[in-house]
Amino acid sequence: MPQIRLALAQLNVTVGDIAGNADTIVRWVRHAAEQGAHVVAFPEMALTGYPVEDLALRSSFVEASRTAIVDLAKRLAGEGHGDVAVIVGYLDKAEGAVDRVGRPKGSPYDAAAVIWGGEVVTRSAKHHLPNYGVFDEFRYFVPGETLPVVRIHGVDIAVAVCEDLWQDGGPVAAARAAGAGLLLTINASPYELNKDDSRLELVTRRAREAMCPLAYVNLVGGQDELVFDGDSIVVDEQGDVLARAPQFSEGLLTLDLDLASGAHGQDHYAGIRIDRSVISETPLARYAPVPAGLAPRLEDEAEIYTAIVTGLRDYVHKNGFSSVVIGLSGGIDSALTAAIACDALGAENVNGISNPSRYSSEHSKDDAAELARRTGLNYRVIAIEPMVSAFLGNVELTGVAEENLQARIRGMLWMGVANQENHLVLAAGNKSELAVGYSTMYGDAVGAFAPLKDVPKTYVWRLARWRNQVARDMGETPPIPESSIVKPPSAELRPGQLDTDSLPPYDLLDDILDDYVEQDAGSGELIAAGFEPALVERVIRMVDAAEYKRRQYPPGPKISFKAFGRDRRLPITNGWRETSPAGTPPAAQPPVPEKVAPPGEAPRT
Ligand SMILES: Nc1ncnc2c1ncn2[C@@H]1O[C@H](COP(=O)(O)OP(=O)(O)OC[C@H]2O[C@@H]([n+]3cccc(C(=O)O)c3)[C@H](O)[C@@H]2O)[C@@H](O)[C@H]1O
Ligand SMILES: Nc1ncnc2c1ncn2[C@@H]1O[C@H](COP(=O)(O)OP(=O)(O)OP(=O)(O)O)[C@@H](O)[C@H]1O
Ligand SMILES: NC(=O)CC[C@H](N)C(=O)O
Repeated sequence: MPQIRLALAQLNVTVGDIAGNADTIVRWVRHAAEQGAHVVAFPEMALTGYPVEDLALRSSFVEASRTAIVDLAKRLAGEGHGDVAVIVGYLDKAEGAVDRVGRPKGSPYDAAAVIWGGEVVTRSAKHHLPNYGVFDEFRYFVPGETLPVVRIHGVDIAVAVCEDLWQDGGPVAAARAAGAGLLLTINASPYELNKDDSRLELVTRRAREAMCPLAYVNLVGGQDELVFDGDSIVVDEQGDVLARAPQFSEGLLTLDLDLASGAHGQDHYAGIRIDRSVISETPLARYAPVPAGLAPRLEDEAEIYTAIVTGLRDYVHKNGFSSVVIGLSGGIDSALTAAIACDALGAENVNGISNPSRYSSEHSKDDAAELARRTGLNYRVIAIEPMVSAFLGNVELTGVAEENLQARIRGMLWMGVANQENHLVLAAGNKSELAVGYSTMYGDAVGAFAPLKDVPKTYVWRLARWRNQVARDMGETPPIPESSIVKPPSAELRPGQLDTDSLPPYDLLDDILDDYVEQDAGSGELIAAGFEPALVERVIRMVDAAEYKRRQYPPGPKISFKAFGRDRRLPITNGWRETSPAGTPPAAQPPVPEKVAPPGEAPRT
């Protein structure tokens, strides 16, 4: 059987930075060539970054990507790597009349190029376009209709792109019909909890269907609300794992494969044309294989924590910043956010500000200072009382408006410091609070990035305990003071305030939210699941009424199946009331605004 040394380049690129990404690709090809790789594969859209969103609709960007792939081929050959076959994802456009979804010629392609000998040997495009969850690919791309099969050192390698694996039929079945010796898939598959398990199950099943080994290479790194976890895998034709890359870190997964010799199979399969090309017919002389790596899996808490650290670090760095500001209340949310920020950016780049008010307890101030001491972050105290008094001396605010004023003055202070000292502000809110609108607009909801945005409150405690345990296991000081973990949560906006004055206990709240938000269950289903009808109604009312706050909340990393943001899109102005057990809306209509007469006109009666 012919042998091939394959390197999967699990790399972190930046959306839009085509020149920088091309440099990164060249660096990794050099590295792979040093390891003796014959084939190097890069993830989906490695040249442009993923997802490029509406950049795909800009012809200047599409053309830049098309030019860059040709330049990359020349540059690699110029550096002496023309004999390495390089597979790269990039953005291209449809040339022919492929327009089966009714879009004009020249529409964008989520493309794959095979580069060799200074040339782009073959180009193809993703066949199945995901259009659910965070994906909007029908907005951007037209589907590809070919499956490239390239003969390299006597082996037929078929190339497919990400979603091509997730949907039945199409490229996987076509690879089998074509008699491919290896199915190589290039991916940009964002992280969510348990995705690694579904991915493994998927590649196992698809390798068996394709009847050949399958290699899967994925991006790593953060891009706005998405985090890519890598987890590149190679399985044999039975689906048994041969090699697996570590989660969340850049690197090459290099291994030697014994693959079936190229044989002529079908040239068409179910509307997909098999596009064959030959780089080299002759198998390589046999050589001693290198051992393949099998990285251990992270436990759930480690996975989520690392995803958030990665998402935060890349958001800050890729946007040209190096440091952040966080309001430290002594509570668990800001403490965990600060610990994450220290791990992501280094404590020297984290600025914690304690803003005590007249209602702040001694333990809040002590716990904030203790957190700073343990982590080594930069700490300062700015009391807000003089500003609150000055404000109230000029505008009369009472009740919740007065309470929220404290949060708003804090938010303004953090933004002021960030603006002055060139930091980004981190919002410390978690998914449970965001769900029910338990935060102050333009107060604690200000910020550039919200690391805990997709973490339910019950999981905030779990992550905090887990992070402290990791420190203990390593003989280090746990970053989060124990009292921040065990104290009852309070916004401290009025004397003795507790979150449970306004909200159900968090374990109960998170259970309901899991059904309502993640599973899209209606009130009837929630009540049938055993939740008390009045509580279901109350929680649903809070969640629905807070849509406007979520739309204005900073971005944060997706770690769950359904994160707020692109994953869950609901109208803000919304007359649907999900309150009756049967799931039918009650007769009551949304409030009709009072008629206001235009200036100068008497009200009509
Ligand atoms: N559909 C809509 N579209 C756009 N804006 C809309 C709106 N509906 C109301 N609004 C505006 O929003 C205002 C209400 O929002 P906002 O001013 O934020 O205030 P609000 O939601 O009334 O109060 C904030 C709540 O969050 C709690 N809190 C605050 C701070 C921290 C924490 C914590 O524990 O972390 C909790 C606080 O105790 C209070 O219960 C309305 O007065 C109105 O101006
Ligand atoms: N005294 C304070 N000094 C600085 N920041 C504060 C202070 N109080 C609140 N904050 C900020 O506002 C956010 C909202 O916190 P709040 O205490 O109102 O409720 P919380 O959701 O329980 O958060 P935490 O667990 O961090 O206390 C905090 O995470 C923190 O960033
Ligand atoms: N880029 C893609 O096509 C990703 C879609 C795929 N279902 C995934 O999440 O991995």
